[in-house]
Amino acid sequence: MNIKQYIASIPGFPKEGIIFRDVTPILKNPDCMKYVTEKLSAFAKEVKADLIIAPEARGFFFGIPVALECHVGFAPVRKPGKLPRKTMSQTYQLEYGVDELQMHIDAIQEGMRVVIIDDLLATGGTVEAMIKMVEFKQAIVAGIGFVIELDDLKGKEKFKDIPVLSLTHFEGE
Ligand SMILES: O=P(O)(O)OC[C@H]1O[C@H](OP(=O)(O)OP(=O)(O)O)[C@H](O)[C@@H]1O
Ligand SMILES: Nc1ncnc2[nH]cnc12
Repeated sequence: MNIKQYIASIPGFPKEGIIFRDVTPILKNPDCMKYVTEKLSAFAKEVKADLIIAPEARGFFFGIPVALECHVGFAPVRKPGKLPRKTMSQTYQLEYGVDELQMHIDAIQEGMRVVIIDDLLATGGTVEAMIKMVEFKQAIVAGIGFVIELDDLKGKEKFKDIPVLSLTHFEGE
């Protein structure tokens, strides 16, 4: 399956100079969604995941079906102030300024093999923050799976020693 035909490219969104890669056409097509879920799940099974984590909002689209398919748990990674119980936090660099992600402190147990799933890898800042939270809990990032990787931004260089699967690649932002 050529999943690129199910990714819409929108120049100038959300600002000038960005080509936004929109995965909502994948969600609309059950065959493509099944294909993406199976590919990412096969990878997560291969690296022996026992927990899937994904960041809001677009990471949830793919992280939850992958966790179901692998028959392992799922834990959400959220923007600050959204999770009701005790959390851990990690700040990360944006193009301009910083942002923060949070997880419930008890979402990850020591020694777990955690797989991170997200729709898209750009600079890698989001994933880097998630890696820090996994490692804070003395768990292992067993692998990282993306639907899309933006090659020119070289985000993958931020996590050289971890197995990465990207189902499709784009050049240019
Ligand atoms: O590799 P990075 O440079 O960190 O960028 C990638 C992240 O950016 C997007 O999420 P965004 O923060 O826009 O949130 P959203 O999913 O709620 O739209 C995307 O879904 C990734 O999570
Ligand atoms: N070009 C892009 N398209 C969609 N989401 C993004 N997140 C960061 N860069 C993006």
